[in-house]
Parts: sequence; C-alpha cells; structure tokens
Amino acid sequence: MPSEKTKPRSANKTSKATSSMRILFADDETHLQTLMRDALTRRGYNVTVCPDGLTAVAALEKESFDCLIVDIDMPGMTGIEVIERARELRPEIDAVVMTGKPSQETAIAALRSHAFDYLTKPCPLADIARMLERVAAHRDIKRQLAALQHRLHRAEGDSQLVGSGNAMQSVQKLIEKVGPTESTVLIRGETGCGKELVARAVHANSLRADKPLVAINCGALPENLIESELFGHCRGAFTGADAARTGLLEVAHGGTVFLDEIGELPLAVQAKLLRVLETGDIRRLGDNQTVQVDARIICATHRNLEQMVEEGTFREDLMFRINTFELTVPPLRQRTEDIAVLAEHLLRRHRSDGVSGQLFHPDTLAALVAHTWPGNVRELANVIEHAAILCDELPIAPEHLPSRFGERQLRKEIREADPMTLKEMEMLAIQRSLQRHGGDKKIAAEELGVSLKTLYNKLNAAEERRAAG
Ligand SMILES: Nc1ncnc2c1ncn2[C@@H]1O[C@H](COP(=O)(O)OP(=O)(O)OP(=O)(O)O)[C@@H](O)[C@H]1O
Repeated sequence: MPSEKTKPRSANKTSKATSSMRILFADDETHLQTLMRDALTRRGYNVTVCPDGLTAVAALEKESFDCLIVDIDMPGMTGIEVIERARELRPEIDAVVMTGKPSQETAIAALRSHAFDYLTKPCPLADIARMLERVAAHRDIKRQLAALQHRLHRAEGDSQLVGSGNAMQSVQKLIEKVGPTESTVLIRGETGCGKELVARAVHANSLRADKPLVAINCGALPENLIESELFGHCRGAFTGADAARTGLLEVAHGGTVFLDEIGELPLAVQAKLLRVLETGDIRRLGDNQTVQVDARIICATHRNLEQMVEEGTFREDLMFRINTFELTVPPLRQRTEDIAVLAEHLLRRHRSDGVSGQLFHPDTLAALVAHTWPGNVRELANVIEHAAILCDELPIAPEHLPSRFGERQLRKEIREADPMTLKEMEMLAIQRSLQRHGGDKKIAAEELGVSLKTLYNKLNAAEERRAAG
C-alpha cells in the first residue's frame, strides 16, 4: 500500500509553531494508521501515513518532513533501519520510536540511532501532542541557529584565505603544518592584515575542526568585564551578576579559543590566564570549584610583546607560554601581488554581477597596487565596499574609489618624497587627481577645488615650464 497523505483540517488545538509541521508516520497496524492520521490532522499537522518501512523510505526520498514516527517491528525493514536511512536522506529530521514491545535492546538501538524520543504503545494522544510540541520547539531552535550562522557568515565574510603570492604561500604551509598539532600558536601582524582569518584556518586544519572556535577580542572589553567573559561567574559574584554565566574558555571546551589582541589583556588577567593555560583548570568568579577545560589556544597581536615585557606591561612567562609556534602575517604592502585577487574576492562579497567580464578597470587596479595600505586588507575591504556601492555597472573605475583614498596616498607621497617646491607639490596633486579620474579634467577640477579654467591654466603653465627646460 502506498503512503497516504492528508492535509490539516483545523489548527485549533495546536499552536502556530506546530501547525505547519510535516509528520511521517510508519506502522503496520491499520487501526493505528487511521487513528494517527485522523487525530494529528485534526490538530493541524500535515500527516503522511505509511504501512511499512520501505514505503516510509520512499516517502523520505521524495519529500522532507519535520518528524518521523516509526514502529520498530515492521515487515521488510525495522523502524531503526528506517531512522538510519532517514539520517542519510534528511539529516534534519527528528525521529521518534513508538513500540508495542519496549525492551532495553530497542531503547539502546533507538538511542544509538539518535532518536529524539522513545514512546511505548498504547500511547495517550496527549503524550504524542506534547512530544510534537517539543519537536516543534527543537525545529525552531535549529532554524534560529541556521539564521544566526547565516548572519555570522555574512558579517565575517567567508573564511577563505586568499592570496597565492610567495608570502601567503609560506603562511599557508605553516598553517598546514601547525594546524593538526595541539601547539599554542601566536599570530603576529599589523592590524587588519588577516590574523583572525589565519587563526580560523589553523583551527580548520586541526583535529578540532568540527568543534567550536571561540574568538575573544581582549582589547574590546573593559577590564572589569574581561575576567567574567573569559572565566565566567556565579550568580551574585559581583554587583549586577544576576545570573550565572559560563566563561568563553569553558564554552570552547573540546575546540579552540582565539585570543585576539592578547597584548591588551590587563596584567591581573594575564596571571589568571597563565594559570588556566598551565593547569587547564578554570574557576568561575565567585566559585570555589574548578572545572577542567580542554581548549587549544591561538593568540594574536599587533603589539611588540618583547618590548611590552621589557616595559613590564606583559608577563614574560605568559609570552613564553603562548609563543610556542609563531606565525607572522605580512602587511599587504609587502604582498602587492595578492591585491588584484583579494580585490576581486572582496568585491564578490557585495556584487554577483560581472561574472565573466572585467571587474576592475586597469587604472583602478594600478591605483590599488600603488597604495601603501596602512589598514591592510581591512582597509582594502572598506575601499572595495565603497566602490561596489558607487559603481552601477562593472568594471570598477578609479572614480568609484573613495576620494580620501587618493588624498591619503598623496599625503604619504609628499611626506616621503625628496624636498619639493610648492609648484611641484601642486602638480603632484593635479596628476594624482587626473589619474584617479581617468584623465577627466572636469571631475579633477571639482575635487581640487578650482575652476576648470584654472586647472587648464596650471596644466599649460606646467607644460611651458617643462618645454623651457
Ligand atoms: N588573505 C585574506 N583573504 C581574504 N580576506 C582577507 C584576507 N586577509 C584579511 N581578509 C579580510 O580582511 C578583514 C580583516 O581581517 P582580520 O580581521 O582577519 O584581520 P586582523 O589582522 O585579525 O585584524 P585586527 O588586527 O584588527 O584584529 C576581514 O574582513 C577578512 O575577511
């Protein structure tokens, strides 16, 4: 007999959360098929009823369900086998065993197949309804988690480390070497150069990759909060601690902790952290008990820790504890060969058009490569975001870059140049503005704050000076 599907008749007796739930019920007892179909349909569920395991698997192959309720003893295929097949076909499904012959063996088999619940027949309808409420709540949590993961992914961008130049290749090789070890890693590099991304890559290359990576920015929290954030606290541990809180080091149990900006950690917290790193024991604020935590530590800093040790602002013993393996991410200006591919990668965060065409005008790329990027890849990401907003149709032209971008570059050129006259400085500003705007004198004049006529006069005068030698 094929599976039978019914649409909900009324959702009166069930909450809004459960009403749209799709249930697959498989049992060879015909009176139970009728009972479940009628009772659950009346309660507003979408019910599909199957007389055996094979039909249930066929239904699972065709469509998705929120909940699978199966009898254990069925002809052709046992309920546990159906659940195992459902795990492969629909990993998100919550499977419930309903058996008339409860036993330790079937209960253990249900547990091992990660069944959501185990009910025994005859099972009152009220119990089934309560179980379905819990399935609905579980489904909502899974959806919220998926939405949060999606938002996180959007906020963080993807974790792909882009760059195939020699410098990034060396970093990549070190990541692959140190990743699978349990060593503590210290990542050094200027701000915005990709230290967090490198930390994520180390974690992804580790045996803990399927466990959480908990990132903590030690510089972003005030001194009085960082301790409770790292180690957690008991209720009433300090004024305002209305509820107990698990520290992030504990949350990362089994996985990795990324301590970003470790150089910003106050000295008192440094001492506590060192104890945790040495013993693996965490004591929540206000607690007498300790908890054993197994977390791999990755740290990052843009500060000179050796100098901080000399100045007495960073503990030497902590530095030796965290720098077992060091990885330095070079600043962007030292890997200009990666700029074009990084720019394309970052543009893809905002634009999906121009798939086959050119994404950047050659003058834009030239301007990006010429820049010295004090804010590294983060600055590049911001410049690209700005350009992606301004540009209606790809490729990105120089005029889509932020105007301040060229100014900063000009200021730097002037700072670093040999002494020059005011006239030469003026010409440098004019040339850079024209370069930025693809030779468009009208836009350049506006940017420089002079009339078009004045710009022509200045260019002609410069030409005459050059001709005169
Ligand atoms: N090699 C790379 N490939 C792709 N994206 C990168 C790369 N390096 C950095 N980014 C991007 O640049 C931005 C800054 O990177 P990240 O936060 O890792 O830098 P950071 O060195 O940790 O910064 P800070 O010193 O401020 O903590 C992020 O959006 C990141 O995705």
